[in-house]
Amino acid sequence: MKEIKNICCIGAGYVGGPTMAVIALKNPHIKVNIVDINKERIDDWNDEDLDLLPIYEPGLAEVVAQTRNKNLFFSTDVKKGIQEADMIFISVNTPTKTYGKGKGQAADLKYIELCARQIAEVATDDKIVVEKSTLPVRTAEALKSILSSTGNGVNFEILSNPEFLAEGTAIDDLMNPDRVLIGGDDTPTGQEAKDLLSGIYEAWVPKKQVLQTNVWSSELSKLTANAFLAQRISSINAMSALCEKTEADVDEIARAIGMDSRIGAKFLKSSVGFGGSCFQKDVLNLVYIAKSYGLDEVAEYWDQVIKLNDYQKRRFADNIIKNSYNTVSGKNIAFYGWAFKKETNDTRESAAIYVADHLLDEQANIVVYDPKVTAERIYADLEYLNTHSPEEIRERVKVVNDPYEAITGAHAIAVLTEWDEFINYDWEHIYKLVLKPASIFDGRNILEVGHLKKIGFSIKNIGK
Ligand SMILES: NC(=O)c1ccc[n+]([C@@H]2O[C@H](COP(=O)([O-])OP(=O)(O)OC[C@H]3O[C@@H](n4cnc5c(N)ncnc54)[C@H](O)[C@@H]3O)[C@@H](O)[C@H]2O)c1
Ligand SMILES: O=c1ccn([C@@H]2O[C@H](COP(=O)(O)OP(=O)(O)O[C@H]3O[C@H](CO)[C@@H](O)[C@H](O)[C@H]3O)[C@@H](O)[C@H]2O)c(=O)[nH]1
Repeated sequence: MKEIKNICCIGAGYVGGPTMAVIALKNPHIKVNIVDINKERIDDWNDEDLDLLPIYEPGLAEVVAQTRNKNLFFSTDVKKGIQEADMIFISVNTPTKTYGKGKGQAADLKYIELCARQIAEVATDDKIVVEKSTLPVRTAEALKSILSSTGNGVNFEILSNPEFLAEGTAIDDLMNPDRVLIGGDDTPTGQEAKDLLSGIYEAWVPKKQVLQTNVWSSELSKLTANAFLAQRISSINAMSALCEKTEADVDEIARAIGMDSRIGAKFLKSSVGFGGSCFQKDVLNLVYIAKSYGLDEVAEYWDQVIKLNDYQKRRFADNIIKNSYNTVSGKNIAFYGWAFKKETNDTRESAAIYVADHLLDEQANIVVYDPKVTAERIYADLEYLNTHSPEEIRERVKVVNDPYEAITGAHAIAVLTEWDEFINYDWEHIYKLVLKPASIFDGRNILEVGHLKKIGFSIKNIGK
């Protein structure tokens, strides 16, 4: 069996960066080149100041410090990266299509196709091409067709190796994965490619956790995993609405059902709604795929997961309005948190964006504090929706770097992200700075209700 000495990863994003950094750390004999067309991102990855890496992930800077410019390199030279590599990971973005057929549902595969074309154009010797991006089932077929049409005698073996890391815990998830999934052909060369990739992971992952399947199962397992995870959140969020009508407590319900080992305790935290770059995109993609095979009932089933999530975000904003004497016009609503979850600076599809948009429709003023998200990012997120003019957004939305400044003169405080620091703020001091009656809307159920009520706050939770 040939040995893998050089890996190229196309795409230096939230997946490519951390994943390759860990592969490089655990395989010091392999040279890992991460390439990207985004020069600014590559410059940031190469920045001497590790605080300026383009992605914030606990533990990431330490891994990069140990590997960068030893056996891990970041570059914009995509061609060279491809040429030198024995194995090429494609880890580019696969967002929801915003145009044409499948708009709003299907995954946009133009970046994947571009990568395949570039590999086909540049490669002069046999390569193993690994799908790391999350892709619709049967994408490997399209990749194969592009790669094998070069006629230059180069053989490409295509593997699917979806990534299951969650942001905020990426390094821990990569170091201790529940499983690594590798899909490929059952031909002798397919098996050899699967074993070579398994070998890279087995440098630190126990062999029994490295699972090999056929390529279609691997591609579809990734969409299935995200659909099941998103469905759990929508299920508990559906119950949260019912709890609010019946005096049942959604956290108590989660604890009660989570102790049933068939259900399990994880991923049952009711919230303002799930965000992130993956759940919505991947469930919508699943809906589109099911529809395209004529499986309308299957498509409708999964579509409800998204509909319920939209309902939950809207319900949270509506609750703020309803409990503010039915109007937030001209009122100051302080947002604690903008990221889609704690321990990340990623805001893609964050519930905060949609809650803010709904409150802007009602002419609220919003003051945002998030420990990791920049003002630039927050304005860009709102402008991307195209529902309010950039001028109106800048007039109505203020972003501050101090949590106490955010709430000074606020009519209400809304917790949108579960950052730990929010719990330990000086809430007695905050009480003095906000307008009365002092209202908190905790979209993450993290604050200590008893303590806050004693201070004088009125607090509205999810599902209580
Ligand atoms: N973010 C996550 O937590 C996560 C987890 C598991 C899987 N995924 C999947 O992994 C894939 C990548 O996600 P991400 O969050 O890392 O995306 P990202 O947007 O952070 O990074 C993708 C990078 O690919 C680069 N790129 C695009 N086309 C290119 C090309 N032709 N040549 C070179 N570079 C190119 C972009 O410039 C960008 O820097 C997606 O399919 C996503 O669904 C993401
Ligand atoms: O009980 C829960 C768990 C999560 N969330 C929310 O759900 C969203 C997604 O959270 P999480 O799954 O932890 O983060 P992601 O980084 O989006 O990771 C998901 O998406 C990735 C991209 O595909 C997959 O690799 C991961 O396995 C999958 O967990 C966030 O807004 C969370 O706040 C809840 O509301 N309640």
